[in-house]
Amino acid sequence: MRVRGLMKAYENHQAVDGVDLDVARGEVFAVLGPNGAGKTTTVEILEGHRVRDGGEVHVLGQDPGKAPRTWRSRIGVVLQTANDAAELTVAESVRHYAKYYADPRDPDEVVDLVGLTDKAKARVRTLSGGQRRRLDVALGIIGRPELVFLDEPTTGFDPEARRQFWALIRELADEGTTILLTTHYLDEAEALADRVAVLAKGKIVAEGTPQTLGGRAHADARIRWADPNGPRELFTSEPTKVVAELARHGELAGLTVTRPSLEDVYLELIA
Ligand SMILES: Nc1ncnc2c1ncn2[C@@H]1O[C@H](COP(=O)(O)OP(=O)(O)OP(=O)(O)O)[C@@H](O)[C@H]1O
Repeated sequence: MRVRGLMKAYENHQAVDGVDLDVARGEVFAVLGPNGAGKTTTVEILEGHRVRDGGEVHVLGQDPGKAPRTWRSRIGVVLQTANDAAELTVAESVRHYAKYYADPRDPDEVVDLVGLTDKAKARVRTLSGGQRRRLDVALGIIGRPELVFLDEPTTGFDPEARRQFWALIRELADEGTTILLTTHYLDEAEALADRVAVLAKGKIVAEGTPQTLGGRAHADARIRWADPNGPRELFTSEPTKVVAELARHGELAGLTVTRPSLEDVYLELIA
């Protein structure tokens, strides 16, 4: 995927303001950003669901604005819950979507992969929010797409469901599927993404691996401990040396050594 100078305005609001992105085949790429940053707008342009005002976009070698149907069948789009098939069962709706593709996955396997085997015979309208979202993912991957777009995929999931969903994304990535996801969850980006970009007010303000974003890897470490006078804290680029020095005086109560979390870095970037 290659994006250069992407622009999109709504009335007089510049929602996407010169975005550049490169995502390699097989990569898991996360776009982070606060509400209204332009994530959904960007993703929908890349999917070919929204018309851009300017810039160059290539997705699987095509301009999404002009791409033929064959291109669309190579892409998995996980839409924000559609309510079209509420009376079908889970298994029926997955089988139904499979018919649209030349070489679909096995519907039963997909139901299993998204953890809905217990609900295979349940009607779609009876699913919980998180279960419905898993069905959306099942429908997005049934066609064996090369590239999957996931817009805030785990919003509304309980913690266990999120972990299961992450395992599913890793499986897809291991099979070589390219994945572009948007998320508000920093731990999700950290757990899944090879690279992340932070979008704020329509612009990319930082890009890198979760480990290095915003200079995180080189940031000073924070050392905290407690002495008889109360809690102590210092910042240093040489924590090993400092801790060794402090330890000469004996055990340090409540010792922790931390680097800025992805969340710390992110909050600073979007401030
Ligand atoms: N169809 C539309 N008409 C007018 N304004 C829109 C439309 N869609 C989005 N916007 C505006 O464009 C900006 C970017 O919206 P977008 O949905 O792309 O943000 P987002 O980063 O996905 O936000 P969120 O995290 O809340 O989903 C927002 O200010 C939003 O109000």
